[in-house]
Amino acid sequence: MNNIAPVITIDGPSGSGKGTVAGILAKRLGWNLLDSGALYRLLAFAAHNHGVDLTNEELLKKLAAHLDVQFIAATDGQLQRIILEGDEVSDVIRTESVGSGASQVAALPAVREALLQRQRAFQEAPGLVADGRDMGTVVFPGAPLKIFLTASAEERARRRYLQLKGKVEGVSLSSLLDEIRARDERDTQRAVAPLKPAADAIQLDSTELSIDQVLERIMSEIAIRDIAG
Ligand SMILES: Nc1ncnc2c1ncn2[C@@H]1O[C@H](COP(=O)(O)OP(=O)(O)OP(=O)(O)O)[C@@H](O)[C@H]1O
Ligand SMILES: Nc1ccn([C@H]2C[C@H](O)[C@@H](COP(=O)(O)O)O2)c(=O)n1
Repeated sequence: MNNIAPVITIDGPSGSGKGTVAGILAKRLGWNLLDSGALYRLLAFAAHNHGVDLTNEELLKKLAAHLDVQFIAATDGQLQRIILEGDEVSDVIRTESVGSGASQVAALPAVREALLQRQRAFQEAPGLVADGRDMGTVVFPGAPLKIFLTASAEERARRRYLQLKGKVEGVSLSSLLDEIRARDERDTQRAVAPLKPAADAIQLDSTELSIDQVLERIMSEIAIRDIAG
């Protein structure tokens, strides 16, 4: 691990666009990418497969410590691939039910502790773009650029609806809005590493901004700080 490698953290609530923006930014800069939410999703998914209850902190801690996972970096023609215990799970971990399970296991202190070093190990040269809920507050508190990306719950539900419509049967805007609100409540109210902006984070409301406009704002912050060579 190279602790000198700079980190850009992008935190925010579900559907604010963190993953999209982090992926494009990492590719543009030629940096590594950490999708920390995927780790919590993988744990919830593995727990389900192994019959581990999502409230069993002791067993979840062990499962988290031994999670057999590989992230295969995106290439020009292919998105990032995630392999869990030998099987590709890139798509199946993206459902709202796995997201809800991820949000439950993420509230357990022993689970967060067990996943901490695994996340920090992504900090390698030439740099890292890390997206999640506590990247700027807990995992990489020394990051030279921290973004807290938000959007109204209605706009986030609308984006998710457009994303899932035609792919997932029976998806409705009102149930997505309810799920987003429930996840926001759990992620912001938990006792350990709750979703909140770091004191030195730049807050960006993307409700009225396109993906390109968000990227433009972040690129200008990178240029001001001269952190990407
Ligand atoms: N500024 C934007 N304007 C319009 N659509 C956007 C914008 N940002 C993201 N989107 C779209 O919104 C959807 C959700 O984005 P994304 O998955 O990046 O959110 P997220 O914050 O990573 O969510 P989660 O935390 O649940 O993984 C995607 O379909 C994405 O293309
Ligand atoms: N750094 C993180 C990342 C994610 N979580 C939890 C909370 C989320 O609801 C859930 C799924 O994340 P997503 O893939 O939707 O970004 O995982 C967290 O607590 N800390």
